Amino acid sequence: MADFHQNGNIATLHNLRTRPIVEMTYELETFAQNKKMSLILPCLYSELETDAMPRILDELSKVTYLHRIIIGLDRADEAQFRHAKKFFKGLNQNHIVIWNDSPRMLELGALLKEMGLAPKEQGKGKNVWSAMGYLIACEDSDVMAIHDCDIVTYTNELLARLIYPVANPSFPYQVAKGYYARIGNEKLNGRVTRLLVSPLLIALKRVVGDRDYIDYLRSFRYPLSGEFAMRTNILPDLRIPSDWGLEIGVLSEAWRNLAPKAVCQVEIADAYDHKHQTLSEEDANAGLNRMSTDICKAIFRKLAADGTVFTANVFRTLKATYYRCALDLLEAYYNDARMNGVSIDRHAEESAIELFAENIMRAGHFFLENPHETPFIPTWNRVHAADPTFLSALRKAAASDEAEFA
Ligand SMILES: O=C(O)[C@H](O)COP(=O)(O)O
Repeated sequence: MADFHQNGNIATLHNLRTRPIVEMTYELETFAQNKKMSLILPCLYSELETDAMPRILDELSKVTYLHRIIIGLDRADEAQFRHAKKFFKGLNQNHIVIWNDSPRMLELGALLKEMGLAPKEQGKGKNVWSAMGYLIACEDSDVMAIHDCDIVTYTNELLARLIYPVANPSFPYQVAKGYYARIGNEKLNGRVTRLLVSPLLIALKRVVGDRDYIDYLRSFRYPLSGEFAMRTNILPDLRIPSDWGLEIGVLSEAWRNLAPKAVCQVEIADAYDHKHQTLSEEDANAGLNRMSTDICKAIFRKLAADGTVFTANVFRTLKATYYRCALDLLEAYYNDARMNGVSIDRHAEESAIELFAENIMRAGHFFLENPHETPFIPTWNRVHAADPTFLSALRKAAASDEAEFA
Protein backbone atom coordinates (compact mmCIF):
# COMPACT_ATOMS: atom_id res chain seq x y z
CA MET A 1 0.00 0.00 0.00
CA ALA A 2 1.84 3.08 -1.12
CA ASP A 3 1.86 5.62 1.65
CA PHE A 4 4.90 6.98 3.44
CA HIS A 5 3.53 8.34 6.70
CA GLN A 6 5.90 8.44 9.70
CA ASN A 7 4.30 8.82 13.12
CA GLY A 8 7.38 10.40 14.74
CA ASN A 9 7.67 7.86 17.58
CA ILE A 10 9.15 4.81 15.88
CA ALA A 11 10.36 4.42 12.30
CA THR A 12 7.93 2.91 9.81
CA LEU A 13 9.45 1.00 6.89
CA HIS A 14 6.88 0.78 4.12
CA ASN A 15 6.36 -1.29 1.05
CA LEU A 16 6.97 1.70 -1.22
CA ARG A 17 7.25 -0.36 -4.38
CA THR A 18 7.43 -3.97 -5.40
CA ARG A 19 11.11 -4.66 -5.06
CA PRO A 20 12.29 -7.84 -6.80
CA ILE A 21 12.74 -10.45 -4.08
CA VAL A 22 16.04 -11.58 -5.63
CA GLU A 23 17.53 -8.18 -4.86
CA MET A 24 16.56 -8.35 -1.22
CA THR A 25 17.64 -11.99 -0.94
CA TYR A 26 21.04 -11.08 -2.34
CA GLU A 27 21.45 -8.42 0.34
CA LEU A 28 20.30 -10.80 3.07
CA GLU A 29 22.77 -13.44 1.89
CA THR A 30 25.53 -10.84 2.20
CA PHE A 31 24.40 -9.87 5.73
CA ALA A 32 24.25 -13.58 6.63
CA GLN A 33 28.00 -13.91 6.06
CA ASN A 34 28.60 -11.95 9.26
CA LYS A 35 25.32 -12.31 11.13
CA LYS A 36 23.66 -15.66 11.64
CA MET A 37 19.90 -15.50 11.28
CA SER A 38 17.44 -17.94 12.82
CA LEU A 39 13.70 -18.37 12.60
CA ILE A 40 11.37 -19.49 15.39
CA LEU A 41 8.07 -21.09 14.43
CA PRO A 42 5.63 -21.53 17.34
CA CYS A 43 3.37 -24.29 16.13
CA LEU A 44 0.44 -26.34 17.39
CA TYR A 45 0.37 -29.92 16.16
CA SER A 46 -3.10 -29.28 14.71
CA GLU A 47 -1.60 -26.58 12.46
CA LEU A 48 0.36 -29.24 10.56
CA GLU A 49 -2.95 -30.48 9.24
CA THR A 50 -3.99 -27.15 7.73
CA ASP A 51 -3.48 -25.91 4.16
CA ALA A 52 -1.29 -23.08 5.42
CA MET A 53 1.57 -25.21 6.73
CA PRO A 54 2.61 -27.07 3.53
CA ARG A 55 2.69 -23.74 1.75
CA ILE A 56 4.85 -22.16 4.49
CA LEU A 57 7.20 -25.15 4.35
CA ASP A 58 7.48 -24.93 0.60
CA GLU A 59 8.25 -21.22 0.71
CA LEU A 60 10.77 -21.60 3.54
CA SER A 61 12.65 -24.32 1.71
CA LYS A 62 13.68 -21.72 -0.87
CA VAL A 63 15.22 -19.41 1.74
CA THR A 64 19.01 -19.33 1.49
CA TYR A 65 20.06 -16.92 4.24
CA LEU A 66 18.74 -18.72 7.33
CA HIS A 67 21.17 -20.40 9.68
CA ARG A 68 18.62 -22.39 11.65
CA ILE A 69 14.87 -22.94 12.06
CA ILE A 70 13.49 -23.80 15.50
CA ILE A 71 10.00 -25.24 15.54
CA GLY A 72 8.35 -25.16 18.98
CA LEU A 73 5.75 -27.92 18.86
CA ASP A 74 2.80 -27.70 21.26
CA ARG A 75 -0.01 -30.15 22.02
CA ALA A 76 1.59 -33.22 20.46
CA ASP A 77 1.92 -36.79 21.73
CA GLU A 78 4.80 -39.07 20.80
CA ALA A 79 3.32 -40.30 17.52
CA GLN A 80 2.48 -36.74 16.56
CA PHE A 81 6.03 -35.58 17.36
CA ARG A 82 7.39 -38.31 15.09
CA HIS A 83 5.01 -37.20 12.39
CA ALA A 84 6.00 -33.55 12.86
CA LYS A 85 9.67 -34.46 12.43
CA LYS A 86 8.87 -36.18 9.14
CA PHE A 87 6.77 -33.24 8.09
CA PHE A 88 9.59 -30.72 8.58
CA LYS A 89 12.20 -32.97 6.91
CA GLY A 90 11.50 -31.09 3.69
CA LEU A 91 13.21 -27.97 5.05
CA ASN A 92 16.59 -27.33 3.46
CA GLN A 93 17.98 -25.57 6.51
CA ASN A 94 19.44 -26.89 9.71
CA HIS A 95 16.31 -27.28 11.89
CA ILE A 96 15.00 -28.81 15.08
CA VAL A 97 11.49 -29.63 16.28
CA ILE A 98 11.21 -29.07 20.01
CA TRP A 99 8.58 -31.36 21.48
CA ASN A 100 7.42 -29.19 24.37
CA ASP A 101 5.45 -32.03 26.00
CA SER A 102 8.22 -34.64 25.91
CA PRO A 103 9.03 -36.41 29.21
CA ARG A 104 12.43 -34.67 29.21
CA MET A 105 10.87 -31.23 28.72
CA LEU A 106 8.25 -31.92 31.38
CA GLU A 107 11.03 -32.85 33.78
CA LEU A 108 12.76 -29.54 33.08
CA GLY A 109 9.41 -27.82 33.62
CA ALA A 110 9.15 -29.48 37.05
CA LEU A 111 12.64 -28.22 37.89
CA LEU A 112 11.60 -24.68 37.00
CA LYS A 113 8.55 -25.07 39.19
CA GLU A 114 10.68 -26.11 42.14
CA MET A 115 12.68 -22.91 41.69
CA GLY A 116 9.43 -20.90 41.44
CA LEU A 117 10.32 -19.86 37.88
CA ALA A 118 7.93 -21.93 35.76
CA PRO A 119 5.55 -20.24 33.30
CA LYS A 120 2.10 -20.10 34.92
CA GLU A 121 0.27 -21.33 31.85
CA GLN A 122 0.67 -23.29 28.66
CA GLY A 123 0.27 -21.23 25.52
CA LYS A 124 1.98 -19.46 22.68
CA GLY A 125 4.01 -17.24 25.03
CA LYS A 126 5.51 -20.25 26.79
CA ASN A 127 6.23 -21.96 23.47
CA VAL A 128 8.08 -18.89 22.15
CA TRP A 129 9.93 -18.44 25.44
CA SER A 130 11.20 -22.04 25.36
CA ALA A 131 12.32 -21.71 21.74
CA MET A 132 14.13 -18.48 22.65
CA GLY A 133 15.85 -20.35 25.49
CA TYR A 134 17.03 -22.96 23.02
CA LEU A 135 18.30 -20.23 20.70
CA ILE A 136 20.18 -18.53 23.55
CA ALA A 137 21.66 -21.89 24.55
CA CYS A 138 22.99 -22.43 21.01
CA GLU A 139 24.94 -19.15 21.32
CA ASP A 140 25.39 -18.79 17.59
CA SER A 141 22.57 -16.59 16.22
CA ASP A 142 22.81 -12.81 15.92
CA VAL A 143 19.34 -12.17 14.60
CA MET A 144 16.03 -13.98 14.92
CA ALA A 145 12.59 -13.70 13.40
CA ILE A 146 9.34 -15.26 14.41
CA HIS A 147 6.08 -15.73 12.55
CA ASP A 148 2.80 -17.55 12.97
CA CYS A 149 2.12 -20.92 11.36
CA ASP A 150 -1.44 -20.28 10.21
CA ILE A 151 -0.73 -17.69 7.50
CA VAL A 152 -2.61 -18.78 4.39
CA THR A 153 -1.14 -16.01 2.22
CA TYR A 154 2.48 -16.79 3.17
CA THR A 155 5.39 -16.08 0.85
CA ASN A 156 9.04 -16.01 1.88
CA GLU A 157 9.07 -12.34 0.94
CA LEU A 158 7.23 -11.79 4.24
CA LEU A 159 10.21 -13.27 6.10
CA ALA A 160 12.74 -11.31 4.03
CA ARG A 161 11.01 -8.00 4.76
CA LEU A 162 10.54 -8.88 8.43
CA ILE A 163 14.16 -9.77 9.14
CA TYR A 164 15.80 -7.16 6.91
CA PRO A 165 15.63 -4.17 9.33
CA VAL A 166 17.47 -6.04 12.11
CA ALA A 167 19.80 -7.94 9.76
CA ASN A 168 21.13 -4.88 7.93
CA PRO A 169 24.21 -3.94 9.99
CA SER A 170 23.95 -0.28 9.03
CA PHE A 171 20.42 0.03 10.47
CA PRO A 172 20.02 0.94 14.17
CA TYR A 173 17.06 -1.38 14.81
CA GLN A 174 17.10 -4.05 17.50
CA VAL A 175 13.43 -4.89 17.11
CA ALA A 176 11.21 -4.88 14.02
CA LYS A 177 7.49 -5.45 14.28
CA GLY A 178 5.59 -6.63 11.20
CA TYR A 179 2.42 -4.97 9.97
CA TYR A 180 -0.06 -5.40 7.13
CA ALA A 181 -3.72 -4.93 6.34
CA ARG A 182 -5.54 -8.04 7.49
CA ILE A 183 -8.03 -8.46 4.70
CA GLY A 184 -9.04 -11.89 3.44
CA ASN A 185 -11.90 -13.14 1.28
CA GLU A 186 -12.86 -9.50 0.75
CA LYS A 187 -13.49 -9.16 4.48
CA LEU A 188 -11.97 -6.80 7.03
CA ASN A 189 -10.39 -8.99 9.74
CA GLY A 190 -8.13 -8.30 12.69
CA ARG A 191 -11.08 -8.05 15.07
CA VAL A 192 -9.16 -7.82 18.34
CA THR A 193 -6.73 -5.24 16.95
CA ARG A 194 -9.41 -3.02 15.44
CA LEU A 195 -12.19 -3.46 17.97
CA LEU A 196 -10.31 -3.88 21.24
CA VAL A 197 -6.72 -2.60 21.17
CA SER A 198 -7.16 0.58 19.08
CA PRO A 199 -10.16 1.98 20.99
CA LEU A 200 -8.80 0.78 24.36
CA LEU A 201 -5.60 2.77 23.85
CA ILE A 202 -7.60 5.88 22.94
CA ALA A 203 -9.81 5.37 25.99
CA LEU A 204 -6.83 4.81 28.30
CA LYS A 205 -5.32 8.09 27.17
CA ARG A 206 -8.58 9.86 28.07
CA VAL A 207 -9.03 8.11 31.41
CA VAL A 208 -5.53 7.81 32.87
CA GLY A 209 -3.99 10.71 30.95
CA ASP A 210 -0.98 11.05 28.66
CA ARG A 211 1.55 8.26 28.99
CA ASP A 212 4.58 7.68 26.77
CA TYR A 213 3.79 3.98 26.87
CA ILE A 214 0.28 4.51 25.44
CA ASP A 215 1.60 6.80 22.68
CA TYR A 216 4.25 4.22 21.89
CA LEU A 217 1.73 1.36 21.59
CA ARG A 218 -0.52 3.58 19.49
CA SER A 219 2.32 4.07 16.98
CA PHE A 220 2.08 0.45 15.84
CA ARG A 221 -0.13 -0.17 12.87
CA TYR A 222 -0.72 -3.78 13.83
CA PRO A 223 0.32 -4.25 17.47
CA LEU A 224 -1.03 -7.82 17.62
CA SER A 225 0.80 -9.21 14.60
CA GLY A 226 2.59 -12.46 15.48
CA GLU A 227 5.50 -11.44 13.27
CA PHE A 228 8.57 -9.73 14.71
CA ALA A 229 12.33 -9.88 14.44
CA MET A 230 15.07 -8.88 16.83
CA ARG A 231 18.78 -8.96 17.50
CA THR A 232 19.40 -11.88 19.83
CA ASN A 233 21.45 -9.95 22.40
CA ILE A 234 18.20 -8.60 23.86
CA LEU A 235 16.57 -12.04 24.28
CA PRO A 236 17.94 -12.97 27.72
CA ASP A 237 16.36 -9.90 29.32
CA LEU A 238 12.93 -10.25 27.71
CA ARG A 239 10.03 -10.69 30.13
CA ILE A 240 7.02 -11.93 28.19
CA PRO A 241 3.58 -13.20 29.20
CA SER A 242 2.87 -16.92 28.81
CA ASP A 243 -0.54 -16.30 27.30
CA TRP A 244 -2.09 -14.26 24.47
CA GLY A 245 -0.50 -11.11 25.85
CA LEU A 246 2.73 -12.20 24.13
CA GLU A 247 2.65 -9.72 21.25
CA ILE A 248 1.86 -6.71 23.43
CA GLY A 249 4.39 -8.04 25.93
CA VAL A 250 7.21 -8.03 23.38
CA LEU A 251 6.42 -4.44 22.36
CA SER A 252 6.30 -3.42 26.02
CA GLU A 253 9.69 -4.98 26.67
CA ALA A 254 11.16 -3.16 23.66
CA TRP A 255 9.78 0.05 25.17
CA ARG A 256 11.24 -0.69 28.60
CA ASN A 257 14.66 -1.88 27.44
CA LEU A 258 15.43 0.10 24.28
CA ALA A 259 15.53 3.62 22.90
CA PRO A 260 12.72 4.46 20.43
CA LYS A 261 15.33 4.75 17.67
CA ALA A 262 16.08 1.06 18.10
CA VAL A 263 12.50 -0.01 17.35
CA CYS A 264 10.76 0.02 13.97
CA GLN A 265 7.72 -1.42 12.27
CA VAL A 266 7.90 -2.88 8.81
CA GLU A 267 5.24 -3.59 6.22
CA ILE A 268 5.68 -7.26 5.42
CA ALA A 269 2.83 -8.10 3.07
CA ASP A 270 0.22 -6.51 0.85
CA ALA A 271 -2.32 -9.13 1.84
CA TYR A 272 -2.41 -11.24 4.96
CA ASP A 273 -4.93 -13.84 5.95
CA HIS A 274 -4.82 -16.56 8.57
CA LYS A 275 -6.99 -19.02 10.44
CA HIS A 276 -9.72 -17.15 12.30
CA GLN A 277 -10.61 -18.13 15.81
CA THR A 278 -14.18 -17.89 17.01
CA LEU A 279 -15.29 -15.12 19.33
CA SER A 280 -16.29 -17.84 21.82
CA GLU A 281 -18.95 -15.80 23.62
CA GLU A 282 -19.92 -18.80 25.75
CA ASP A 283 -16.46 -19.81 26.93
CA ALA A 284 -14.29 -17.14 28.53
CA ASN A 285 -11.28 -19.44 28.32
CA ALA A 286 -11.25 -19.86 24.57
CA GLY A 287 -11.04 -17.94 21.30
CA LEU A 288 -11.05 -14.15 21.09
CA ASN A 289 -12.89 -14.02 24.40
CA ARG A 290 -9.80 -15.34 26.18
CA MET A 291 -7.36 -13.49 23.92
CA SER A 292 -8.96 -10.10 24.61
CA THR A 293 -8.82 -10.60 28.40
CA ASP A 294 -5.16 -11.68 28.30
CA ILE A 295 -4.28 -8.60 26.25
CA CYS A 296 -6.05 -6.25 28.67
CA LYS A 297 -4.24 -7.87 31.59
CA ALA A 298 -0.85 -7.38 29.89
CA ILE A 299 -1.56 -3.69 29.15
CA PHE A 300 -2.89 -2.94 32.65
CA ARG A 301 0.11 -4.63 34.31
CA LYS A 302 2.59 -2.68 32.20
CA LEU A 303 0.85 0.63 32.90
CA ALA A 304 0.78 -0.17 36.61
CA ALA A 305 4.48 -1.00 36.51
CA ASP A 306 4.98 2.45 34.99
CA GLY A 307 3.23 4.20 37.88
CA THR A 308 -0.43 4.29 36.83
CA VAL A 309 -2.86 3.74 39.70
CA PHE A 310 -5.90 1.60 38.91
CA THR A 311 -9.04 1.39 41.01
CA ALA A 312 -12.46 -0.19 40.44
CA ASN A 313 -13.76 3.25 39.47
CA VAL A 314 -11.02 3.73 36.89
CA PHE A 315 -11.95 0.42 35.26
CA ARG A 316 -15.65 1.32 35.28
CA THR A 317 -14.92 4.64 33.55
CA LEU A 318 -12.52 2.94 31.18
CA LYS A 319 -15.17 0.45 30.12
CA ALA A 320 -17.68 3.22 29.34
CA THR A 321 -15.10 5.33 27.49
CA TYR A 322 -13.84 2.32 25.56
CA TYR A 323 -17.36 1.44 24.48
CA ARG A 324 -17.97 4.91 23.04
CA CYS A 325 -14.55 5.01 21.31
CA ALA A 326 -15.05 1.54 19.84
CA LEU A 327 -18.43 2.48 18.36
CA ASP A 328 -16.91 5.61 16.83
CA LEU A 329 -14.09 3.61 15.27
CA LEU A 330 -16.57 1.02 14.01
CA GLU A 331 -18.25 3.76 12.01
CA ALA A 332 -14.90 4.53 10.34
CA TYR A 333 -14.14 0.84 9.67
CA TYR A 334 -17.58 0.36 8.23
CA ASN A 335 -17.33 3.30 5.85
CA ASP A 336 -13.77 2.41 4.87
CA ALA A 337 -14.85 -1.14 4.06
CA ARG A 338 -17.96 -0.03 2.21
CA MET A 339 -16.12 2.41 0.02
CA ASN A 340 -13.66 -0.33 -0.95
CA GLY A 341 -16.33 -2.96 -1.55
CA VAL A 342 -15.05 -5.03 1.37
CA SER A 343 -17.61 -6.65 3.63
CA ILE A 344 -18.01 -6.11 7.36
CA ASP A 345 -20.69 -7.61 9.59
CA ARG A 346 -21.78 -4.67 11.70
CA HIS A 347 -23.90 -6.70 14.08
CA ALA A 348 -21.10 -9.21 14.75
CA GLU A 349 -18.66 -6.35 15.28
CA GLU A 350 -20.94 -4.63 17.80
CA SER A 351 -21.41 -7.92 19.65
CA ALA A 352 -17.62 -8.31 19.80
CA ILE A 353 -17.31 -4.78 21.21
CA GLU A 354 -19.88 -5.61 23.92
CA LEU A 355 -17.92 -8.72 24.86
CA PHE A 356 -14.60 -6.85 24.89
CA ALA A 357 -16.11 -4.14 27.12
CA GLU A 358 -17.06 -6.86 29.63
CA ASN A 359 -13.57 -8.30 29.39
CA ILE A 360 -11.96 -4.94 30.20
CA MET A 361 -13.88 -5.09 33.48
CA ARG A 362 -13.01 -8.76 33.97
CA ALA A 363 -9.30 -8.16 33.41
CA GLY A 364 -9.48 -5.10 35.66
CA HIS A 365 -11.17 -7.09 38.39
CA PHE A 366 -8.55 -9.81 38.07
CA PHE A 367 -5.82 -7.19 38.33
CA LEU A 368 -7.27 -5.68 41.52
CA GLU A 369 -8.02 -9.02 43.15
CA ASN A 370 -4.69 -10.69 42.33
CA PRO A 371 -2.03 -8.04 42.84
CA HIS A 372 0.77 -10.64 43.04
CA GLU A 373 -0.24 -12.82 40.13
CA THR A 374 1.41 -11.75 36.90
CA PRO A 375 1.20 -13.47 33.52
CA PHE A 376 4.89 -12.76 32.87
CA ILE A 377 7.49 -15.52 32.63
CA PRO A 378 10.85 -14.82 34.31
CA THR A 379 13.59 -13.68 31.94
CA TRP A 380 16.18 -16.23 30.78
CA ASN A 381 18.76 -14.15 32.67
CA ARG A 382 16.86 -14.86 35.89
CA VAL A 383 16.64 -18.60 35.13
CA HIS A 384 20.35 -18.64 34.35
CA ALA A 385 21.13 -16.87 37.62
CA ALA A 386 19.07 -19.43 39.56
CA ASP A 387 20.55 -22.42 37.74
CA PRO A 388 23.51 -21.83 35.43
CA THR A 389 23.19 -25.36 34.00
CA PHE A 390 19.55 -25.01 32.94
CA LEU A 391 20.02 -23.64 29.42
CA SER A 392 22.48 -26.34 28.43
CA ALA A 393 20.13 -28.96 29.95
CA LEU A 394 17.35 -27.56 27.74
CA ARG A 395 19.52 -27.80 24.66
CA LYS A 396 20.57 -31.35 25.52
CA ALA A 397 16.96 -32.43 26.17
CA ALA A 398 15.84 -31.13 22.77
CA ALA A 399 18.78 -32.88 21.07
CA SER A 400 18.07 -36.15 22.93
CA ASP A 401 14.38 -36.03 21.93
CA GLU A 402 15.45 -35.39 18.35
CA ALA A 403 17.82 -38.38 18.41
CA GLU A 404 15.59 -40.80 20.32
CA PHE A 405 12.42 -40.39 18.30
CA ALA A 406 14.04 -40.48 14.88
O1 LIG B 1 -5.21 -9.80 15.28
C1 LIG B 1 -6.36 -9.90 15.73
O2 LIG B 1 -7.10 -8.91 15.87
C2 LIG B 1 -6.83 -11.25 16.19
O3 LIG B 1 -5.79 -12.18 15.99
C3 LIG B 1 -8.08 -11.68 15.47
O4 LIG B 1 -7.86 -11.68 14.10
P1 LIG B 1 -8.98 -12.04 12.99
O5 LIG B 1 -10.17 -11.20 13.21
O6 LIG B 1 -8.26 -11.75 11.69
O7 LIG B 1 -9.27 -13.52 13.14
